[in-house]
Amino acid sequence: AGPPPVGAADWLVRAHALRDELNRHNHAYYVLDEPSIPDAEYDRLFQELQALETAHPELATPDSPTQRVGGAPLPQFDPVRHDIPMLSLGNGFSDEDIEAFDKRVMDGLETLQEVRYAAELKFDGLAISLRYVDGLLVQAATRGDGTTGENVTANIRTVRAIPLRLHGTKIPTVLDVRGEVLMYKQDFARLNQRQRDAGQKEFANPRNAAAGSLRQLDSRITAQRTLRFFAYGIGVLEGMDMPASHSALLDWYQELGLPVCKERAVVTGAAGLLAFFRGIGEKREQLPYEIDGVVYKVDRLDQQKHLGFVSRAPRFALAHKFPAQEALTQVLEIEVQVG
Ligand SMILES: CC(C)(C)c1nc(N2CCN(c3ncccn3)CC2)c2cc(C(N)=O)c(N)nc2n1
Repeated sequence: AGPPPVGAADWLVRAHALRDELNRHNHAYYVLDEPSIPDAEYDRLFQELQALETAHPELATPDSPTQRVGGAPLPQFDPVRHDIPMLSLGNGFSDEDIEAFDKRVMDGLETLQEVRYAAELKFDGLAISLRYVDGLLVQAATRGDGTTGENVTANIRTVRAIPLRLHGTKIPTVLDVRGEVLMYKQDFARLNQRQRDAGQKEFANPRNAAAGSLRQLDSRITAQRTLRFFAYGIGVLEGMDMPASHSALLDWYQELGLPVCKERAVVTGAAGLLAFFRGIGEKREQLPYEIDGVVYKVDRLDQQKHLGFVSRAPRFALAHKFPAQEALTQVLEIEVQVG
């Protein structure tokens, strides 16, 4: 969004400046976790912009922070076909599973050299795809069955961590960002407290709370749930070359203003994978969100392509799951569902 036209009315200039400043503070708070102004000051600027947009409705551009409060409820969610399917992930549990994965990858690449992997967290949320056209968020869809999902654009606009417009100079014409929408443990506890106070049903876990909040037809309710987002994959990319590796893709995503989790590393061989897994296992309880494992991806994109997919799961990626902790609650949940 370039500067307003020369000689534009001063309320146009003011609205433009407010929009950029509020989006910058929003990015600092929800993407960088470094609040840049006190909430009261943010609210004052927000209200000034809302007043300007009420007086001049054409100012309410799609990337205005005022679009994040949600709008009238939708009758239903429309289906959205993913131009590039959102795949599934194979699972590994034991060290042997991980060693077998690394061996399969080396055999598939016909190499004796250690393979470089991008290792990252496996967030326990729900997968979505964000479509940005010329840097503007135009559509968001759930993963669904991998080929067809639900259009949740109105709800996703209320997620402060998801930029309504991409930053910087290297903006593609079309970009599908794949990532996970999740709820932090603290926000989950606060939500259930509000549910209890309002005599409403509590959510079983942060994943259900995130899914329930995203499946709300009334986006004003979604706007009151603090959802987060971490980018981890890509679908369609037009107007630019694909980065050469997964780690370079995530670096580029950070430049665009997309939230990328800092708990990631590039490691080599099965030993590197297992060391990453153990390191994360030690800090898992302290993380502000729930994870159910880590995800390993062959880092180089040419090697990913060479390996391809088995049915719908990529040969180049594997989820390494932690042993199930709450076996008891899982049994209870099943009984409740059956009963
Ligand atoms: C791009 C690939 C396919 C390699 C990929 N696919 C993922 N998933 C597929 C299966 N998914 C799924 N979801 C519901 C039902 C079946 N499969 C859920 C997303 C990933 C999920 C996470 C995460 N959770 O944090 C992640 N860091 N990286 C992923 N990377």
